[in-house]
Amino acid sequence: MAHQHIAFIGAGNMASAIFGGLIDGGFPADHIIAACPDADLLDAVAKRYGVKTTIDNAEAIRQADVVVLAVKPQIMKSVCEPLKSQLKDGPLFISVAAGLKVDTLDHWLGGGQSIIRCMPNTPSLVGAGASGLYGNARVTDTHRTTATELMQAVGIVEWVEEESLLDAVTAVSGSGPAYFFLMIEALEEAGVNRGLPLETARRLAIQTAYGASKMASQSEQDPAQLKRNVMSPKGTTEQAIFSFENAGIKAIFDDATRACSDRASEMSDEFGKI
Ligand SMILES: NC(=O)C1=CN([C@@H]2O[C@H](COP(=O)(O)OP(=O)(O)OC[C@H]3O[C@@H](n4cnc5c(N)ncnc54)[C@H](O)[C@@H]3O)[C@@H](O)[C@H]2O)C=CC1
Ligand SMILES: O=C(O)[C@@H]1CCC=N1
Repeated sequence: MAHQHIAFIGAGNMASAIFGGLIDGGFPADHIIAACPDADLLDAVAKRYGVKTTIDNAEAIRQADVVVLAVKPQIMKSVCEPLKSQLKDGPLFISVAAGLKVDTLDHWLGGGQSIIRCMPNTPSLVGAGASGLYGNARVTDTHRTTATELMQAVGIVEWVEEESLLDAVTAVSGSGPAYFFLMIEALEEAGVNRGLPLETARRLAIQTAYGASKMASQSEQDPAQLKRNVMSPKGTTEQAIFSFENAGIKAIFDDATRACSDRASEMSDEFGKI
């Protein structure tokens, strides 16, 4: 994959999380070009990551084998339509935009394009991303391998066989880092309420989230059992878990993820008009 040239259209949070993670993993920075209209942002990413940059999207895709579309869904149409006259050898497109369907993107790009939708997340920046992928009918096994290798360079990859499932992926892992940051924030505030200095509470909360995640990823036991292992009978943890359960923690997650995936599907109607 290191011989491929990758153009990122958009150089914001998600694009820089992916190309930053790729470069940290050894991908050659001079095979990456990032494009956006914000010259200051481009200067900053060129300095920090060593990637090539341009304010001209068409120039960015000229030599690209893979084009990652990483702009906000609301401007995707205005970004894609001017590119269609520039498309010669048909690069592989990978869109990370929430909600926007492959058929819509293909229409905006003039039709007949190989398009993979990817729902990544920002921990890609530290090589701990989680991405869901779905490809249109023109996507070949070689394209699937390229996209898998690209996103595996920054985390784990799960392909889904139905496009609608990407909304569920968005609800679990695309938006998911924010839920865990919220939990860390809440736990550190609770620690302060129990008398700990803020910095101490923050370090303990962050390390506990990291440790629990690492254990869950390495253990043969499922998360429910790992939870039970911490809950000594008549001990301290069960008091906390009972309190969470009485407050309806699972229903809260169910409602929140439903609201998230409903919004992804709404965005498809709102920003995906052909
Ligand atoms: N932030 C996140 O956690 C995740 C975001 N996404 C998706 O990634 C996409 C980008 O989101 P963020 O990176 O968070 O947004 P952002 O606002 O950080 O980045 C957007 C980028 O697009 C650039 N841009 C604006 N107009 C442009 C144009 N005409 N041509 C080229 N570039 C242009 C901006 O200068 C900026 O570099 C969205 O579609 C979002 O749905 C997907 C998964 C997670
Ligand atoms: O909030 C959003 O719309 C984007 C998509 C998934 C994560 N962030």
